[in-house]
Amino acid sequence: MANKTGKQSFSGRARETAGQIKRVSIEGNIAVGKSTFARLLQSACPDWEVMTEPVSMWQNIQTANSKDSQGSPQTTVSNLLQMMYQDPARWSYTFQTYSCMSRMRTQLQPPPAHLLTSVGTAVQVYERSVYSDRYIFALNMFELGCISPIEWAIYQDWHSLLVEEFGPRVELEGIIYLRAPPETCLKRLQHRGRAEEEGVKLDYLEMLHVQHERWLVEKSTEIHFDKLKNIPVLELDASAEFQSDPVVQEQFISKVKNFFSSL
Ligand SMILES: Nc1ncnc2c1ncn2[C@@H]1O[C@H](COP(=O)(O)OP(=O)(O)OP(=O)(O)O)[C@@H](O)[C@H]1O
Ligand SMILES: Nc1nc(=O)c2ncn([C@H]3C[C@H](O)[C@@H](CO)O3)c2[nH]1
Repeated sequence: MANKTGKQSFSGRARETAGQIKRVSIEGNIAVGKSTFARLLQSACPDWEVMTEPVSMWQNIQTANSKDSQGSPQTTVSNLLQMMYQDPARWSYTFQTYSCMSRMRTQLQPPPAHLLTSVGTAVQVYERSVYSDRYIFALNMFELGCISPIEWAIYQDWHSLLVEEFGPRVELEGIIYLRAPPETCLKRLQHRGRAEEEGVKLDYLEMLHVQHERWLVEKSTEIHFDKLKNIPVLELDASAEFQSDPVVQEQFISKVKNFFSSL
């Protein structure tokens, strides 16, 4: 599993532009098990390449803000994820600009060389996407009042511009929705114990759950990109023990294989 840049041969580029490499995102609530599921997919098939969510980038932003007594620049490391959780009204818009930019970068990376020559269904799998950035998190922060109406208007304006300009390069062919009750996600979140998430409460996970349901199940979220409106969604019951139960793992992999073949 990697976040890496691959070199392309001419035939690789041809294969990519011919749409033979499918692109799918894994979506779901915080701590539902996306990274765990992504590792499972990565180990299940060499034709699938998983790109992880760039959380460590959000936790380690280098800023050069002053000079020491010798005149050398002093760098500080800022944790934007922590800042966003501690003061969402101040930092949510900044967070969404950076999270969306980093997701855009991930989705724009060319496929690794080995996918270009694979004989099976080659798939690039992303942990979340530029679409959940907007239709789950940024929208939720706007509805919570942590992103102001003007920030929301600006976010949507540049988001639409970038997605339209990059066009097919950031499109997806499918979405896997890992679905579990918010209570299950809270238990997993607490068990994982990521320091920045200490203050996350059930009501926040409930709101994010509702956003996922509106977008991926009820389809009542207003979507601004034609291809995304009709995108196939594979829903998996993530309350099942897929982390360690080989039977559940096999069932999941089989459903995913069928889904990928259908795209
Ligand atoms: N099916 C499962 N059953 C029980 N525990 C699980 C399951 N899947 C994941 N976990 C545990 O739940 C915690 C969160 O899992 P993971 O980090 O994969 O979630 P995530 O969806 O990637 O989180 P985030 O939204 O923060 O990116 C971890 O401690 C993991 O071991
Ligand atoms: N506000 C906000 N906007 C996003 O686009 C976003 N994407 C992920 N996250 C939070 C969830 C996990 O704590 C942690 C890792 O997924 O980061 C986000 N938070």
